[in-house]
Amino acid sequence: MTNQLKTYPLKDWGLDIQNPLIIAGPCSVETAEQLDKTVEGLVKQGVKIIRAGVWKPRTRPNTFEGVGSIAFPWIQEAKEKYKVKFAVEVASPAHVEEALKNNIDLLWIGARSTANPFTVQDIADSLKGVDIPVLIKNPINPDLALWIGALERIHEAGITKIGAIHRGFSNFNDTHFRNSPMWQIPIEFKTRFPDIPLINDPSHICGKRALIPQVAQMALDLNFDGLMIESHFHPDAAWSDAEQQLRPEDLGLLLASLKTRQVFVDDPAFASQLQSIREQIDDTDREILELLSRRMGLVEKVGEYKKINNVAVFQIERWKKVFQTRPEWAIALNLNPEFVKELYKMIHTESIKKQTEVMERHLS
Ligand SMILES: O=C(O)C(=O)C[C@]1(C(=O)O)C=C[C@@H](O)C=C1
Repeated sequence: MTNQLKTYPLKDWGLDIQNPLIIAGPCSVETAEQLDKTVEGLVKQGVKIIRAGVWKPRTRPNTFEGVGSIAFPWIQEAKEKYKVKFAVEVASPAHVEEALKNNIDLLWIGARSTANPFTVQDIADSLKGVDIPVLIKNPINPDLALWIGALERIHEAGITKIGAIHRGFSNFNDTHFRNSPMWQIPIEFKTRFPDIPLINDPSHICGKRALIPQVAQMALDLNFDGLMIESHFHPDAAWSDAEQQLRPEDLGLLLASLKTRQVFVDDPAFASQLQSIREQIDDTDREILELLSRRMGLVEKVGEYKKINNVAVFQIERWKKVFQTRPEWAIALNLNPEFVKELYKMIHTESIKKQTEVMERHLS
């Protein structure tokens, strides 16, 4: 057992787990034939754990919400015929009970459920005394604390084989991805819980087949422990998520094309090169901070003048100019202008804070 949540690493989950862990299967189980054909195809590609949606939380009513419990005999048949394990999403104690009764090997909690602590607690209570791996998807909203809270609730119920699934976050404006990956959130998760397996779900992030390879590779580059990918033997005819499911053959090609990265290599030449570059990064960071400190000193000076002359802290025209020119300068310096915009939003917020302090100084 490792880390502050006392969970088992993937290799001790008692399953035949590949590295990276691959879980693939249909968004929803539809028919016995669809499940059989899909699992047959996936097994040929080396997949050992099948994901299968039995109950589907849909945003709008009167859409397909999963076939429900009639899927279990088909799942059982596929388990026996192809010697695979099955993972199913649960959203209520009734789902947990049904899944356990039907020999499901792994459970996962979906993004909408993770967002609701009452639901997570109900599921956790129903898992007391049970020894089954549970994977917890990030909540639909970008709230790391809520994600961690869900893990803690499941952990407090006595579950020790816990993993997290990064499936991206709901958004209003992102037209590229179905769910924005917001990589900084899983990175922060991994930093805080390095021993909890973290799996990426490129299907729900991308929403479109064509984007999946790029996101899956990014996840492996960031040292994720595995991938959960939707696959259907005939995606265009799928009853749900048709655009993001891959044919088993295409999943096989994708898996073959992905490059897995090592955490580190024990090579003295690499280690010394890395150390030398890291020292240069340290020096550069020190310079960046010295420059930032110089800028803040100037901002404070402006604040003093504003105070003497009774001028407002927030200067919209000047700020517009700063906000327009810095990304332009950034392009010339081969920097991403979007990154520089975000950086300057933070710098400006800090400037305003500093000058407000100057204004309020000696007032009391
Ligand atoms: O130019 C000013 O008036 C400043 O106080 C500097 C500064 C900045 O950080 O660049 C800070 C606050 C203003 O809203 C605009 C610009």
